[in-house]
This record gives sequence, structure tokens and C-alpha cells, in this order.
Amino acid sequence: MELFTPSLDWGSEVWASLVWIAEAWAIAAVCTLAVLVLIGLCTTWGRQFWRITGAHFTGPGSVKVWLWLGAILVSVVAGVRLTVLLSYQGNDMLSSLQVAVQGIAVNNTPVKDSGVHGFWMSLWVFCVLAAIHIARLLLDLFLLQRFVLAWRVWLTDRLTGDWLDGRAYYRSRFIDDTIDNPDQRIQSDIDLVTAGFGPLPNLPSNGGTASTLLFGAISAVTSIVSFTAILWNLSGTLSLFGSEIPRAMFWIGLVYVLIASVIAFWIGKPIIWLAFRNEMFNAAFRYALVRLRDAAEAVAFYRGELAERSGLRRLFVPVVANYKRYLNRTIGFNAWNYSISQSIVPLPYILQAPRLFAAEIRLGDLTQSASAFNEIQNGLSFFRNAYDAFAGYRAAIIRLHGLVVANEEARALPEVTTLPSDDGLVRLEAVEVRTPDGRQLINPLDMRLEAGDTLVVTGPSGVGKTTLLRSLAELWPFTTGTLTRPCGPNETMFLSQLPYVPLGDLRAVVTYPGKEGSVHDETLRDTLRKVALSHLVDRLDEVQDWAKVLSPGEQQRIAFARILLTKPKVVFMDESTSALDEALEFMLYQLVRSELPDTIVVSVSHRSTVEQHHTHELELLGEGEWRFGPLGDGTRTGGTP
Ligand SMILES: Nc1ncnc2c1ncn2[C@@H]1O[C@H](COP(=O)(O)OP(=O)(O)OP(=O)(O)O)[C@@H](O)[C@H]1O
Repeated sequence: MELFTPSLDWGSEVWASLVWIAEAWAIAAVCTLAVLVLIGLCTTWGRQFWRITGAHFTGPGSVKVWLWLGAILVSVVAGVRLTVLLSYQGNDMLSSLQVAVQGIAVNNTPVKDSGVHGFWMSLWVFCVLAAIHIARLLLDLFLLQRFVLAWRVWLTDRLTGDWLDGRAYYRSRFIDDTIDNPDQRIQSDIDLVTAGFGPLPNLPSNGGTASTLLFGAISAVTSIVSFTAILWNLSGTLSLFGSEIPRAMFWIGLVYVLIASVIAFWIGKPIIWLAFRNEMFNAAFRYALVRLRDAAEAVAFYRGELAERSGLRRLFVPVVANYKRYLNRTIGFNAWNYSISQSIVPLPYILQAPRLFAAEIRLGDLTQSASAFNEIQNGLSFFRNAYDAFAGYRAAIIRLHGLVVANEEARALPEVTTLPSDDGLVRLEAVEVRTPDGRQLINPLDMRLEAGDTLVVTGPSGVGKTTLLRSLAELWPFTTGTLTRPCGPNETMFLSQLPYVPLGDLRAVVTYPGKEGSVHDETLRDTLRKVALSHLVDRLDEVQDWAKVLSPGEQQRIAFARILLTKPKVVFMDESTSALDEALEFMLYQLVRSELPDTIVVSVSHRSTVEQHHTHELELLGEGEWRFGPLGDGTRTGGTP
């Protein structure tokens, strides 16, 4: 009867494991890079991924990114090594028990003592391995989460910048394939793509690298390779229908899991687009709720609850219908996966038990075979089980890529050619404006305004006054011609009918588009007093939803305060006094004229009272025709088709 000998030389295992980790790390790094490059070159989603975020891995600061990735990979490989070592420790524990019991049975003290000693040693080994295992898990979580967070910061910054760049956030409404909910793509899909868990938002409770698609896959492959060697050594020959299968357990397991995976991919394929549509329908529903919240007052005045309710219901129906299909398909997919995972559990015992009974292997070998088999099966089924997670992940990549493409298309749309004017003049040369369906709104328009000139743009409703301002602000793509204007920072201001009111305190609201804090509080208070908002001077620190607190008339006075603070050389105003009474309108125009006498003011207005503050008039007559000239003296030039 043999004495117990451990399955590994634990004394030299520290060094051996470090060497193993270093080698496995290098092989895993090279293979992963090769696979990622192939994915990037050969798959659509790989190319899309690279286009969205490739610069994070190549641009300035990428050294840190790669170092961090390298550290995460060390953690992944070390995790696999620990699992391997734990499987040997498990083998030692059971085999030593077996030897001890056998020694007792035949009253052989040296054999019994070797078994007892081996058992306690294996428990010590377990304590050391367990401590390292816990430390690694915590470090793994930290490394992964900090990496993901830094990546998310970078990508959010890049995509918000990209969305704002060239006014893509506005002009993307004019492209052929408009996209839904860019805001949610930035907030939610970036989170999914950087976390890499699949369709789940990133949370520390999701777990460490093993739950992510990339590192989970690396861990699975490393684990398969490591345990394959163990299983290979523990496998015996099986006689089946008269023929001998060497290393039977290894080959049977491999074939079984491969066939199971192919069928699972086939069942799970529709989950990709079902997950995509699930997110899309939910996003549309969420957006409708946000719009209702924003327009709460208008809806409440209309008593529009019934219409809103049926609108919301209509948007929620596809959410439910798609979710049912998503659920059914996932149940089918899970049914297959669960059945496969459970039905394979007894296989290693069935194949190895006869060899144990024939004393060819020890008890620990049997259980290690089972655990090695289990690890390989888990590793291979990682790809099968991660299928729907991958589907959700790919859907997030597609959505982010859609945003990037839409931004680019929006920037590529035509716009009026804008040239800087050194002398402070505003000059329009052959500026022509159309509707999206090609209807001529303004025939080629030539006009020149000098410092201090003021122009009122008039004409019937729908004739194209606002669209002219949009064109001059480089927002409207259905336009041609050249605009020369002062182009320095804030030298030209465009004001819409209701000024934009940003989130934050009143200081930020009044200072906009300047940075909060860039204007001294006393100047802000003075300016508020000048525009008849003295009741607000003590509320600069107050954080409110100011768009809902301030009346439209007060908001329009804030717009005039911004003009006084910004001191532009040219200001274009679209019905900027429509919510004010005539006395206030008169006072504000006088204020702008006296404080900024050299500023060129262009006003779009319906009101005859506005005309008195202007020196020139551009009258839009409809069907593209216009008349331009000094106000009141009848010497107008005109444009006809
Ligand atoms: N995004 C758009 N898509 C299609 N047509 C548009 C769009 N925006 C404006 N239009 C059309 O362009 C025309 C000019 O609109 P615009 O808002 O410039 O008129 P306006 O003279 O400013 O009218 P009002 O005095 O009522 O403000 C209108 O017929 C309008 O329906």
C-alpha cells in the first residue's frame, strides 16, 4: 500500500505559479490582441466599436490605458491559476483522506500517518490559496471598475463634444436617416459599451472581470486550456461498442459542448435584434414621458390628459409586444442552456468511477476530473451563455455608432458661407433660402449693414423670417450664399423668441452663454435693474427650474440683459419682445441703443411698434420676393424670382 504523496510540490509552487502566470499572460495578451484586431477588421460591429472609441487606445494618455489593461489581464490569468491550484488542493484533500482511511482499515500506521499529515497540509494550503483568492477578487473589482470609469469619462466627453460640434445636435434633424434619442445613447449606451457586461448598466455589484464579455472570454479560454491538460492526464480509455476511445472523457466532453453551443447560437440569434428593439421602444416611451413633463403646463391648460394617455399607451404597446417575444425567445434559449449544463454533470463520474473501483485512480483524481470537466464545460459554455449579453452589447455599439454617423452627416450638410468681417460690417451676398421640399422662401438677397445700423425684418406669418435667421446662424441647410459678419467669440449673437434657460442658479441663467461666474455679481445686479428685473437681484444664488419660474416676458428681459452683458457687435433677434408690453419694449430698445450705439441690431417682428427703433427694413413679400431699404423714405431695392 502506497504512502500519500501530494499531487503538486507545494513548496516550490509559488515560483512555478509566478512563471506560469507570466507565460500565460504573454500568450493571452498576444492572442487577445490578434483576435481583437481580426474582429476590428472583419466584423461590422468591430469596425463600429473602433470608430467610436479607438482613439482611447491610441491617443495621448493611451499608455496608461494599456498599463491598466495589462494589470487587469494579470488578475484574470492569476484567477485561472488559483482555480487550477484549488483543484489540486481538492484532489490532495480527498486523496489524503482516502489513504488515511485505507491505512486505518489495514492497520498500517505509516500509511495512515501519511494520509493524516497530507490532509492537514492540504487544509493549510487551502487557507493560503483562499486568502490570495479573496485579495485577488477585491483587487480585480477595483482594477476593472476604475478602468471602466476612466473609459466612460473619456467616451462621454468625446461623444458629447462630437454631438455639440458643428451644431450636430440641432442639424441632425435635417439628415435623411434621423436617429432617436441621442441623449439616451450618450447617457446609457456609453455606460453599456464601457462596462462590457452586456445589456446591463455598470454597477460594482455586477462583479469583476469574470462577468465581462472580454475578460470573461479570456478567462474562459485560459481556463479551458489549463484544465484540458489536467483532464487529458486524468482521462482513461473507454471501450464503446467494441472500439477503444483513448482520453474518452476529454473528447466526449468537447464534442458535447461544441454541438450544444452551435444549437444555442441558432436558438439565440433573434435575441440580438429583440434586445435592440427593446431598448429602442423603451427609449421612445421614456422620451414621450419627458416631453409630457416639460410641456406639463400647456397640456394642463388644454386638459390634454386623454390625448396624452392614449399617446403614451400607443408608445407602450410595442414595448410590451416586443418584450413578450424577447422573453419567449430567452426562455427557449435558457431551457436549452440549463438542460445542457445539467445533463452533463454526471458524465465525468460515470466515466471515471469504474477506474476508481479498479484502483487505477484515487478518490481525489475522480473529484478533480469532475471539477476539471466542469471548468472546461463552463469555459466553453461561457460563449453560449454570454450570447444574449453580447447581443445587448452589440446593440449598444450599433446605437452609439448611429449617433457618430448622424453627427458626421449633420456637420456635412450645407450651410451659408460665413466670412469674418474686420470692419464690423454685416454683408449678405446672394443669400437664398428654401424649405426642405424645395419651395423658395427668399430669392438671392444682397444687403449691407454698417456699425450702428438697425434692421427690422417684416412679413406675413410663415413667409420665412425665422428661417432667414436660422440660415444666417448656419443652422438651416437649405440655403446658399455668403454672410460676412464679425466672427470673434460672442461678437455676433442670435436670440430665439424665448431665450434658452439653462439649469442652475439665476447667475448662470443671466450670464449664459458666458460661463457662470465670469461676470461680477454687482454687474449682474445692475444689469437686472436696467432691464426692469430688480425683484430678482437678490436671487442670484437660487437654483430653480427658471424656465418654469420666469414668465415669458421676464425671460425676454433676461435676453436683453445678456445682450448688455455680452456687448456683441451684431445681434439678431427673433420676436424678442413679443411677450412684453409696448412700454417695456420701448424702454429695452432705447437701452440697447444708448448702451451699445455701435451694435448692429436685426429684429424680426410682426409688431409695428418695433419699426420705430430701426433704420432699415427688409420686407419679405412671399414666394421669395423681398424689399430692402432705409425705413420710411421709399427707396427700396427688391428681389424677384
Ligand atoms: N423644419 C422644417 N421643416 C419643414 N418646413 C419648415 C421647417 N421649419 C419651417 N418650415 C416652413 O418654412 C416656412 C417659413 O417658416 P418660418 O418659421 O421661417 O416663418 P416666419 O415668417 O418666421 O413665421 P412666423 O411669423 O409665424 O414666425 C413655413 O412654411 C414653415 O412651415
